[in-house]
Amino acid sequence: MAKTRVYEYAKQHNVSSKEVINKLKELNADVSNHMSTITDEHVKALDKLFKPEPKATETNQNQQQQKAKHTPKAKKEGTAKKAGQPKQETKPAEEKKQAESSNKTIKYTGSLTVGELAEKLGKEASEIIKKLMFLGVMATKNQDLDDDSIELICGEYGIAVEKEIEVEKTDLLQYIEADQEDALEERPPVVTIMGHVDHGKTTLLDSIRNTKVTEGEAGGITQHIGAYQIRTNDKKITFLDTPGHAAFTSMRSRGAQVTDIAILVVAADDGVMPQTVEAINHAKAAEVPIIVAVNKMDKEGANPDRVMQELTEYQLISEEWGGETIFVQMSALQGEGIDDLLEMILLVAEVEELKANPSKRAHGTVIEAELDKGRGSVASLLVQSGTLRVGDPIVVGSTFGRVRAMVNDLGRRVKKVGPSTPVEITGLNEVPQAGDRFVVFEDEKTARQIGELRQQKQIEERRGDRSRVSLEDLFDQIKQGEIKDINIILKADVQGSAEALAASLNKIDVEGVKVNIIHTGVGAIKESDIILASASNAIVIGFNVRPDNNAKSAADSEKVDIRLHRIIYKAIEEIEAAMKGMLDPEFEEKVIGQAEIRETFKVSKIGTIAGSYVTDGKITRDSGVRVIRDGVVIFEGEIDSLKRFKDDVKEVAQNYECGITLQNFHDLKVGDVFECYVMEEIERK
Ligand SMILES: Nc1nc2c(ncn2[C@@H]2O[C@H](COP(=O)(O)OP(=O)(O)OP(=O)(O)O)[C@@H](O)[C@H]2O)c(=O)[nH]1
Repeated sequence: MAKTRVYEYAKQHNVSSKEVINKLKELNADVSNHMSTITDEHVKALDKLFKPEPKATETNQNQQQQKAKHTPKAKKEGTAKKAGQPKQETKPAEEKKQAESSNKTIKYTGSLTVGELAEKLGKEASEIIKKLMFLGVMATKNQDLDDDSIELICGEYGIAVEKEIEVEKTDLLQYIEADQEDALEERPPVVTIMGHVDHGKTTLLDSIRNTKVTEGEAGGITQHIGAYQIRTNDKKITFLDTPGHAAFTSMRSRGAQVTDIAILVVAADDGVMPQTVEAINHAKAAEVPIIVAVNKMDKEGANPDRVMQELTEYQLISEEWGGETIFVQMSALQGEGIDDLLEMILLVAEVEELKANPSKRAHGTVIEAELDKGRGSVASLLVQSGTLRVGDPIVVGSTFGRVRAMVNDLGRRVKKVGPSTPVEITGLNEVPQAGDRFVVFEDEKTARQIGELRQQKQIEERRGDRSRVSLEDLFDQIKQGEIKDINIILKADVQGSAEALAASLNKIDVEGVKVNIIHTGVGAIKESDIILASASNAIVIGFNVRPDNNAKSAADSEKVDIRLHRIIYKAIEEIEAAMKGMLDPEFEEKVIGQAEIRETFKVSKIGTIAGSYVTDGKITRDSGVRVIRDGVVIFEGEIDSLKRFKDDVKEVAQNYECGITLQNFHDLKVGDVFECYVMEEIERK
C-alpha cells in the first residue's frame, strides 16, 4: 500500500514539511524529516489539524486526500487541483507534469538533464532547449545542466530551486581532506589517565599541569577546557582532563578515538582493584597502548612488586620481567617520577609514530561542550589534524557555525591551532556533545547544509534506528553473517560465579559463532558497563546483580540489552537459544481482579465453596489465583470452579457475587481475598 510521506502530505495541504513534522511530533509520531512516512492513523489526525482551504469544497478535498493515500496518480491529481491549476482535459503524462510544475520549489540532488528538468517543470524539453538558447546555452535533451542553468530556467517560470544534499552526504568523514604522505608531520600524543578510584588520577593530572604548564608559559593562568598541553624536552604532550574510563569510552562509543596513550594509575599500597581492571579492558578494547603509573610510592605500604605481579594476569608484563609494558614508579602527591612518566609517554609516542597534516582544514573531536549564559554554545575541541582558525566554517556533530573566537588552555585568545591541540571555541548554533566529530568546511553555506541534514538524521537515529545487538535479533544477524562473535559484559555478585559463568559461556559454539567476554566484574551493573557495551556492541549479563539507576537509563538511551539471571544454566540456555533463534516469549503477570470471601460452605464431595463478592476487576475461570489472608499469601494455585448461582461461568465482573472452589485447597475463611491474575506475553525490551 502506498504510504504518505511528510513532504507529500505537506504538498497536498499547502503547508511546509516542518509544520507537518512539528504536528506529528506533538502527536508522538515516529517521524523526523520530510521523507518519513506517516501512518494512516496519523494522516487522519493531521487532517483534523490541517483543515482544507476554504476555496475547495470540503468533501471534494477530503476525497482527494483519501485517494491520495492510495494511488500515486490520485496523489498528484490532488496536488494539482489544490494548487489551483486550470481545469483541462489532460492526458495522464501531462497531468503529472502539470502537477509537478505547480510546486513552488523544485528539488534535486546531483544534477539534472534538460529532459529531467523539463519533466519536473511540466514542460516540453524543446521549450527548455529554446529558453537555454536564449540564455546562450546550447544543450541537447540528455545533457546535464549545471546548477546555474537550472536556477535560471526555473527563474524564468517563477519557480524556486533547491539543491538537496543526499542523506549519505551527512557522513562527515568524507569531508576530511586526504593527506599526502609527505604532508604529514609529527604531532603531540594525546593521553588519558585512568585507574581505580582514589588511586591518584586527579592528583597526577594536577601535578603535571602545575609543574609543567606554568613552567613553559610564564604568567599563564590555567583554564579548564577539558584538556591541556604541556611542553617537556621541547616536545608537547596533550592530556585529557577528564580522568576515568567512562568519558574515554563514551567518546569511543560515538566513534571518536582521541586517546593515543592510556596511563593506568595503580596505587602501590592498594594494588589492582576492580576499576583498574575495567580501565585495562576499556583501553584494550580501544587498542590504546598502556603505561602503568605505580603511584603513591611514598606511602608506607607501597608494594610495587605486588602491582606488577597482579597486572601480569592482565597481560601487562613489565619490561623488567621480560614483558613490553612500561611501568613508572612515582608519587603524584610529591611530584616524584613525573619527569620519568613524561619521558616514557614521549617514548611510546615515538614508537607509535603519531603524525598529522597541519596544513589542511581542521578536523577533530569535541572534548566537552556547554551552554554559557554570555557566550552561547561553548565547545572544547581537540584538533586532530589540520589547522583550525578563527572564522572557519565548521560542522560540529549536528551543530554548525563559524569559529567566532578561540581560547587555549591558558585562557589566551588564539587565532589558529594545529594538531593535538585543545581549544575552546564559540560561534556554534547549538551545543554539540562530547565525542562529536568536527570538520571545517570551505564555505559557510555547505557547512550549514550539512549541519542541518545531520541534525535531521540525528533526530531520526535517536528515535531508535540504531541497530544494537539484542538477543531477539541475534539469530537473524548470525544468519546474515553480520555477527561473528557475541560480545558479552558479565557482572556477578561474586568472583566465583562470574568465573563459572564465563567459563560456560566461553564453551558455547553455535555454527561457528562464539561468545567473546570483553569484561567481567563483581558488583552492580554500572553506567560505565553500559557505555562499554554500547561502544563494543555487547550484551550485558547480570548474575545475581542489578543495574543501578544510571545504568538503567544509559541502557535505555544506548539501547543496550541487559539480561538478568540467577541460575547459571538459564543464562547459558538463553544465550544459546538466542543464538539458535529460539527465544521463548517473555511473560508478565497481570492482576485482573479481586474477590472477597463473604461466606463459606463445606460440601463433602467438593470441599469448601467460597461465596464471594468481586470487589475489583473481574475473576475468570482460567486465571491463576492467590489466597490472601491478613495481607499474607497463604496459597497460590488454580480455580477449580466458578459459578453464578447454579451455573458454571467463564468470568464474573466487579460488584457481582459468585461461588469459587480451588484446586487442592480448601482452608478458606470469611474475609480471605482471592487475587486473580493472568500471564500476558510481553514485548521483549
Ligand atoms: N601519599 C600519597 N597520596 C596520594 C598520592 N596521589 C594521590 N594521593 C592521595 O590520594 C587521594 C585520592 O587522590 P585523587 O587524585 O583524588 O584520586 P583519583 O584517582 O582522582 O580519585 P577519583 O577522582 O575519586 O577517582 C587524595 O587524598 C590524594 O591526596 C601519592 O602519590 N601519594
